[in-house]
Formats: sequence, C-alpha cells, structure tokens
Amino acid sequence: MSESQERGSPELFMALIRTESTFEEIPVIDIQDARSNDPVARRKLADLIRDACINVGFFYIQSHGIPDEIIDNTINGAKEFFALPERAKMELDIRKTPNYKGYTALLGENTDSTGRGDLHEGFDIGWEDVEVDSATVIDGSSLPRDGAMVGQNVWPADLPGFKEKTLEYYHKVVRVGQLLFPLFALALDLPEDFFADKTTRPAAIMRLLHYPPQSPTSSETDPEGQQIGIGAHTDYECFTILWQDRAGGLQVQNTAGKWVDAVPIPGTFVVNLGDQFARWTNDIFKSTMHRVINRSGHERYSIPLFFGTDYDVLLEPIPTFVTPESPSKYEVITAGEYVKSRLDATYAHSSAV
Ligand SMILES: O=C(O)CCC(=O)C(=O)O
Ligand SMILES: [Fe+2]
Repeated sequence: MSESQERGSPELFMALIRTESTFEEIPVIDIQDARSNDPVARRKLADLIRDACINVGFFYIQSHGIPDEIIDNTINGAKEFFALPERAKMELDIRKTPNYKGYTALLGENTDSTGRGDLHEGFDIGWEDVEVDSATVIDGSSLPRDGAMVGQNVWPADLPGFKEKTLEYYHKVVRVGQLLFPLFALALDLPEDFFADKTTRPAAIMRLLHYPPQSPTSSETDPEGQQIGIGAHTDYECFTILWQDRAGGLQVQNTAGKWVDAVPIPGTFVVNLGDQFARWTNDIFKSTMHRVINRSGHERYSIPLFFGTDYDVLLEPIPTFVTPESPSKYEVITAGEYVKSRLDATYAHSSAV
C-alpha cells in the first residue's frame, strides 16, 4: 500500500472501485461475525461490506437471526390490515398526521416525480415502545423526542394483535440495524462507534407494503407498463433493511443504466444504502437507484425499515472524503430536514386532507 493509499484515504477508496464498476449481481454477505468478539473477524466482514457499498450499494444479509415465525406473523398481520375496507384504512390516512405515520392508498405516493403514482399501498410506523413479553420490555429512554419527522404512530382499532406483532418485528430489525452501524463505520476506516452518538434515538421508519399484481405482459412503452409498483428512487436515510416475499420485482440500476433483478433469496434480507451515507462519504458509498414492478401475477408484500441518524444530526461529509480533487457535493442539512423534504416531494401530487 503506497503512502497515499493509507487506510482511510480517499485514494484507497477510489482504488477499491473496480475499473469495471458496473455490477450484474448483488453480493450475499453472511453477517454471523457481526456478533463476534474477534476484531479480525469483524474487520473481514467490514471489508466485504465496504466492497458492496462502494461498487453496488446493495447486498443481501444472511444469518440475521430473526426467526421465520416473527416474519410470518408480521406478514399475516399486514395481509389482514390491507384486506380491511378502504374506509377503515383511510381513517389512518398518512396525510392526516403531521409526520408521515399511517396509511397510504394506492397511487398516494409518486416516488419518481416523472411517474403517474405508485401502484402500492403502505402503512408507516416509527419508534414506539412495546412489551414483547413480560420479561422483555423495550426501553423507551431512547425514544425520538424532537426534530422534523417525529410523531406518534396510528393503529387500526379492530385488528387484535396487529400492533404487537408489527412492533415485535420492528424492534428485532432495529437491533440488526444497530449491529450494522459499527460495521459500516469500520468499512469507512472510522472508529466502530463513529455513528453511536449520531444514532441515540433510532430514527427508524418501517413500512408494510402491498403491491397488487400488474399485467405480466405490459411493457414500459404502454401506459399501464409505465405505472409501476414504486417508481425509480434512492432511499433517504443511511441504509434500509428490506424483507421481500417470493414474488420478485425489485430491480436495482447499475452504473451502465441496466436494471438488475434483486431476486428474492429465502432466509435473507436486502440491505441498501441511502442518501445519508452518500452524503457522509461524498458519494464513495453508493445510494443506488431502485424500483419495483410486480409482474408476478401474485400479490406482493415487502417490509423496508429505513435507518437514519438522529433527526437533528447535520449531514456533513466526513473530512477524509473531501479533497481539492473531490470537493463536497452536497449542501449541509439536518437528517430530519432532508428526510422530510423528500417525503414532502413524494406525497406532493396527492391532495392534502
Ligand atoms: O418493496 C420493495 O421491495 C422496495 C421498497 C422501496 O424501495 C422503498 O420503500 O423505498
Ligand atoms: Fe427504496
């Protein structure tokens, strides 16, 4: 390693970007060693994550430790929720809440501003305490307290167990996210606890999503084909942990502009980076464009959980990534303001209540 390529230098990161940087596949990474006490094992895992973050912006994780039963319970709850009469769901209309909690109807969002509305319905929640069982009460001392985006969750009145099941899953995945933050820091050659004081009040938004099937034969040149499950976009936070069912339809754009299928792999979650990491690293970590088109002929369900920093944290580039050759690309803004501005744009086309 030359002197100019010491660990932590932008030159090293640039050198790690493959000359042929366009990807055709999304790597699968076993995160068992995230829990290891051996720093060498954690370092090796962080190196795999770094490669995926620089070159793809997406990877699958195995050995996440969340039992199938908990996922199944949540999905069954989601199916019951979305099967409620439209009137009951609209009582929880996301546009009635100050900070985007609750129900979004079909076409309520327009994630790609050039699109005609997204063909999915969704249900959004943020941090909330839950008594998982009498021995495990999730401690709310880290509850978000201030900043743009903080607000109460809303829940359907007549769906017994839905709230508890959904929150149990939420808290399990939040723990996986908390396991990943130190690995991302290591991957950036920063101290493992770099994000610890920036993620004290988990700014973690979770969505239950339901995509009705679209015609399997529609193409992007006809009007129906242009209306898709979720329009091409990047995510707004640091990273997302996504569970998807077997229907498929998630696609990730490589640097040549080609859409690569993120095929469902049983037992895994998809992790993708969002704009906050792109901003911290001045685009060395990639916030990769993605979209969903459900041409499976089946209903599709998925659950993204978006991990941001605390809403009052300034999104400033880490000094290592700003050099005279690669000046800072982004204006400095708080994480909360950034997320809220992107959500405002996503919902702008649907009339306020
Ligand atoms: O449903 C999916 O697979 C992806 C959802 C997504 O990209 C999002 O909600 O930001
Ligand atoms: Fe997304």
